[in-house]
Amino acid sequence: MSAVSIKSGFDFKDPDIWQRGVPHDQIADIRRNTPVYWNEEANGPGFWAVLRFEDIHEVSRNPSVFSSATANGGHRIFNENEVGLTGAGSEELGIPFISMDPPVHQKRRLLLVPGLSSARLKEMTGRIEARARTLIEAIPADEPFDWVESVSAPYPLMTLVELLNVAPEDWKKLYHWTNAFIGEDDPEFRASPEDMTARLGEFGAYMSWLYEARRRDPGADIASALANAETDGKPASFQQFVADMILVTVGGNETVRNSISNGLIAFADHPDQWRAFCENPDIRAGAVQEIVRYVSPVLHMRRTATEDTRIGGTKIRKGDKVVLWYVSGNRDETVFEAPDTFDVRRANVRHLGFGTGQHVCIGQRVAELQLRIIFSEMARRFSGFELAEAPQRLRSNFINGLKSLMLVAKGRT
Ligand code: HEM
Repeated sequence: MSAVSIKSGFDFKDPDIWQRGVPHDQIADIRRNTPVYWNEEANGPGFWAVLRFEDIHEVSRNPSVFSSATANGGHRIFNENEVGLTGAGSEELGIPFISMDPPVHQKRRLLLVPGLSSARLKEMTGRIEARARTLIEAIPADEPFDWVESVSAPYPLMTLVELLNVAPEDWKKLYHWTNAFIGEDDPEFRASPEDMTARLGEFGAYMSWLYEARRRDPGADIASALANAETDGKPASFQQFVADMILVTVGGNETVRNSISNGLIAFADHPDQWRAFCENPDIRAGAVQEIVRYVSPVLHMRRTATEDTRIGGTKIRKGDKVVLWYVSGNRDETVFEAPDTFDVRRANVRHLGFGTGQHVCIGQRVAELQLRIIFSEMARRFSGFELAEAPQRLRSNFINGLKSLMLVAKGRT
């Protein structure tokens, strides 16, 4: 292995690092010195941490050399073919399309397109606005309040239940299940193997009901599209349905939730940027891109090399694990001017927060819509934010997450 040794000793996989808060300075230092960095693993073969914007882009657009397939390890930092899709070990799930390569990947991905089309989003916009307004109106001004519980968590899940056409109150169930699915390193979200088995069982029972219901009586929603699809002439199996539903329910809420929470911290830290956002409705679409760039709600995705190759100047061997750290690429100073500056007026922010290439986020438009609406609702009521307590951060190397965010929102006088 032409490995570069861990001179700094930094371990990208260590969830404690991320729980303390993203160490941007340290990452920038490593990116400048070893942009493709060999990361030893205590219980694994090690992986290449890809840190530069352009390298992440190149790897992502080349799925035949850099595979997402479960058979090669999948899209998570752990090996899905050894410990399962959620790392729980014992699950019997199918393979979600995020862990597939072309051509099957594209076929399953396309199933979601009608349910997330611009016509569909246009039709939903008024209801998303109404929900945003109700949630923001319920926040008391000028006193500490937990924004994760009251806004960041329910809001995207309420959109998701509409996209799935299930009962509005079911968002709470999805919240607990998806937290367990992404929370393998956080003792609060993944309390024990038994607890995880119970969560998977509850999710499985709910999905069994949904699968049967949508096969009997299909609609225009995403769950119907996944339950009734055929791939190569064969109907989707229940296992396939469950795996894709895990992907959609995790992808559709953990990400938007943490863009809102971390975006609020960015605005609390930069009152001038909040003023600019409030005073200039025409910059808000761009500001949303800047929030996702600055925050990087998904810290990384993984690929596996299918042949000997190179990334930049670094030799990569067939079978090597390659981890794309969006959180680093989004602060690459060779692409972004003053990358550590939060600037809601930044022009044409072409960032990696939604990934890029073959698997680029299919929920990007609905995510952007929701973020623009919720921050615009906040702008109507609040003149600024102050942190009331240190935020409680998720212990995860995957999601840049907050479990609680006590903020004081200053009411407009
Ligand atoms: C700010 C919000 C969001 C962020 C930061 C985000 C981030 C990402 C990233 C980085 C990927 C790329 C995966 C890869 O290359 O391996 C991805 C894929 C995906 N996202 Fe999102 N996402 C967001 C919102 C959403 C929403 C709202 C949905 C669904 C309603 C969604 C569903 C998906 C799905 C299904 C994929 C897999 C695409 C594929 O494999 O072809 N995401 N997302």
